[in-house]
Amino acid sequence: QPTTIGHYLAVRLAQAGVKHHFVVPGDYNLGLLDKLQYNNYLEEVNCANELNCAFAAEGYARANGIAACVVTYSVGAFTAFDGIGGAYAEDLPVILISGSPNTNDIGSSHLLHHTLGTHDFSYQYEMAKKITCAAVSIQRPTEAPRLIDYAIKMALLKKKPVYIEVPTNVASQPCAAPGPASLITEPETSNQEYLQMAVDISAKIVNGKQKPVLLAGPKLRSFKAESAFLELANSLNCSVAVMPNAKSFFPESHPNYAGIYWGQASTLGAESIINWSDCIICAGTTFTDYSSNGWTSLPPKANVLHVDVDRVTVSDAEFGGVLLRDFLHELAKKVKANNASVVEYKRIRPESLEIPMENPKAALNRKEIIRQVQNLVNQETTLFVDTGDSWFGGMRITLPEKARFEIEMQWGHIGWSVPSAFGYAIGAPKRNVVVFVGDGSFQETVQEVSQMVRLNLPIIMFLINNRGYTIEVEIHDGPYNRIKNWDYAAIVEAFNAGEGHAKGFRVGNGHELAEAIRQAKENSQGPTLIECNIDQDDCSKELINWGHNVGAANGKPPAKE
Ligand SMILES: C/C(NCc1cnc(C)nc1N)=C(/S)[C@H](O)COP(=O)(O)OP(=O)(O)O
Ligand SMILES: [Mg+2]
Repeated sequence: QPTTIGHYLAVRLAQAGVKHHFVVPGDYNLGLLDKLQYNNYLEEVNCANELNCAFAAEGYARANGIAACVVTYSVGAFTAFDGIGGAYAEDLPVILISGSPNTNDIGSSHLLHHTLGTHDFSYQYEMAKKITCAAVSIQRPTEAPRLIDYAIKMALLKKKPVYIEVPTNVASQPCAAPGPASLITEPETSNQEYLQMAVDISAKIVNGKQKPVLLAGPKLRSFKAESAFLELANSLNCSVAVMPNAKSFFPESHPNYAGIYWGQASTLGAESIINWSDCIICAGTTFTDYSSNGWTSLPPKANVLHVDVDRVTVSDAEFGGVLLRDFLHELAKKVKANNASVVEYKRIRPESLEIPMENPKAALNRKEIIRQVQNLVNQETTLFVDTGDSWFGGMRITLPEKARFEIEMQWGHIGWSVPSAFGYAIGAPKRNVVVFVGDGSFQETVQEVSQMVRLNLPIIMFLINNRGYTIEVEIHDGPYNRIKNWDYAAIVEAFNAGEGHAKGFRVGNGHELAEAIRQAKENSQGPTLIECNIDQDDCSKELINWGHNVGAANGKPPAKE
């Protein structure tokens, strides 16, 4: 039976796997929100602002594989764009839906609110094209099915955000009924001929090497290649290192796990085994200034076999149309076991340094926080680490089987972790969500703690209060890196407003921290924020080294004219 465009969109979102949509209402999208709500496919989740709305959707996509957020024109979409840029950078398919002016106003003499005060209403759609893999604007209702299907299909195929603009008078227009889900969920397949060629050539090379190893990259998760990577690790039986933004994408409990490869911030001797190898299979890896520790840790090119999301580069050949998970799965069948790197690793693996327990009454320090959080982490834990020394602290947490780790190293937006963890918790209600977030980061997106209160989400946040922007201090210091201190524990209480179950603690030593964690574990009805006060100079040496390397890279003078 005929339906409406809003209902069509709701069905397609549900068919794509969206169960919740994150929203900030505005008069350009209210009719659409009614339609999205008027069905039992989707549950509406309100956010305090559009940046957090987009980041909540990004976090939901980390848990659920796809997400949607709905905002109003310009004043909503513009800040959502910041979170959408992050979703693009992190390969997360977030569907950004924005209301927009009535189609009759386009080309008319009308000037409208929430616009630049001109007659041009196309600027938002033009901007959206730059930060999505597909952008559509439904100016003619009859085009809605085609445009909606195209955008959602692209999000699923490319694992990138898309943009759907819905003028305020379009959502309630009649529309053909949506077709089968397969029209939008058809997965991409590898070119079989090139796949076999790539696998045969690569297997010959790998089997001819003395000491191959594997390096896991951040794209393994979005492109659903973690299990194929594990298959290859098991059949090759070599050492496996992971990039810092691929932590937990290979189980750290696996006997062949060899740590995080991140230059001097590497763990467990990973850098030594990568440098020792004569064949590094880089699966879904990207090397940026941040993830290569300021260009100081790049695997020797001559030894690299690079497997990207849809192509394989090996010696001087490039095989396009070969999907990451297919290649890894097929290669696993063709390689011979070669545990030379495992034998070598046993020789070079550094002693795992147990962090000694601090005197419980001594002033709290970074290491004691890591030691106690280590004891909190279990198989159901997902640990979020925000941009800051939290990255380096989080890298030192050893993850038990099935524990997950979430980082935003490509976009690197401070404050991302609070709304992203909120959205993730909606998408993965059975996970124990734990957040490491710095004081500076927390100040960017604190509002979404109130939504955690509203939805009774037992997220535990360790707020590392070192009185300022310590990463920036190490990259390049100045008065601008000092920030106004807040009473963080009190803010969280304020979000309760007499009815919530949030708890806030300010801790200054190991004893107080242990007590706060004990209470946090008991608080199943709401978020718990533990403000950990540490000395502003108490940061990891890895951060200091990393900060100097990145600072040097930033400061490189322009090439000679
Ligand atoms: C200001 C900035 N980066 C610049 C920046 C500025 N604005 C946005 C949105 N994202 C960014 N990364 C960064 S890393 C601060 O040191 C973060 O401070 P905090 O959260 O307190 O963590 P640390 O103290 O451990 O560094
Ligand atoms: Mg700080």
